[in-house]
Amino acid sequence: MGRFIIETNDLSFGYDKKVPVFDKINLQVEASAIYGFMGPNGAGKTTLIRLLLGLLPHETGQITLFGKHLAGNRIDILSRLGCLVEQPSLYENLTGRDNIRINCMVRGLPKNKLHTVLKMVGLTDAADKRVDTYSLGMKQRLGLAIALLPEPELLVLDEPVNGLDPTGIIEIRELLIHLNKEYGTTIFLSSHLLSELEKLVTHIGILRKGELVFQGSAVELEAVQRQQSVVVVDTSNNQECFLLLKNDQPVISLKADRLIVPYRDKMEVGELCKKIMLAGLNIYEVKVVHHDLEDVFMKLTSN
Ligand SMILES: Nc1ncnc2c1ncn2[C@@H]1O[C@H](COP(=O)(O)OP(=O)(O)OP(=O)(O)O)[C@@H](O)[C@H]1O
Repeated sequence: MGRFIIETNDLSFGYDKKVPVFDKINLQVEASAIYGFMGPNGAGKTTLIRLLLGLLPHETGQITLFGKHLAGNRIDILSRLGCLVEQPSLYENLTGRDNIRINCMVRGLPKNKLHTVLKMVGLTDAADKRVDTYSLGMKQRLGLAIALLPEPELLVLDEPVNGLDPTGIIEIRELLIHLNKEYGTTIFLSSHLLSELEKLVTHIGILRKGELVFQGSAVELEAVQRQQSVVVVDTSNNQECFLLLKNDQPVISLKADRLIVPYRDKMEVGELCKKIMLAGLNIYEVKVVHHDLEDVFMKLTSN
């Protein structure tokens, strides 16, 4: 198997052939990564997850999981992954333990994993309570316990924290980090909110209208974030200052009577101030504005 657990090559798909949901997507998910697949509502996240699980037929491009083409190896591939697409389907009138037992029976898996998966998701104490008394977070954890039964190398989760309160989000986040660290499980999960996953993911793919507008490590996304930081300057004569700096700073702009200069590092801010003062202008305000990852995400996903 190569470097990637999930790989797509020029994958295109449309429910209606005239309206593609994606056009030539090249997804690359490294082994042991926690890959956050993000995009606004309707961007195509669920559709791509359904394609990865072989739940939708694709006509152009290739999907490779564990180094094998999905077409022709679906059963083998699916036996190595656990998935949770939207809400888990649970028998609400039965206990958590019985839900897991039934899943073991239906899928022909040994029942000896029952205690282990309950422990992994922190539901041992609530195992004998009916599922309709569970919180949304507990139901989600039970869904994960079921997904973990075959000891998957890869977990594919569609919006696993959608609708959860902050405590539920933290619980799921900690559980996924634990699974990744302790068992090396590769995790591919989708979300429409970067803020929910920022603290969890090692890699990020951002989808906008069926196009992958960013794919890379969290560190690479932070570099994009840094590139978008600016220095806002107010002086005794901003028009004159604009003309003074224009040659050195071709992308300088004058907005709402403030000068906006791209931020590179603090040394450059010092040089900028020196130049303005040497020209005999007074500096009233210098402010470095950093955008957070959510701003970068909004920028990448907006028109
Ligand atoms: N079964 C379907 N038949 C036709 N069009 C569909 C179907 N399912 C989704 N679509 C369309 O495909 C596009 C992508 O939808 P998809 O559900 O994959 O997006 P998403 O990113 O998962 O959105 P959300 O965050 O709202 O779940 C949307 O325009 C949607 O209307």
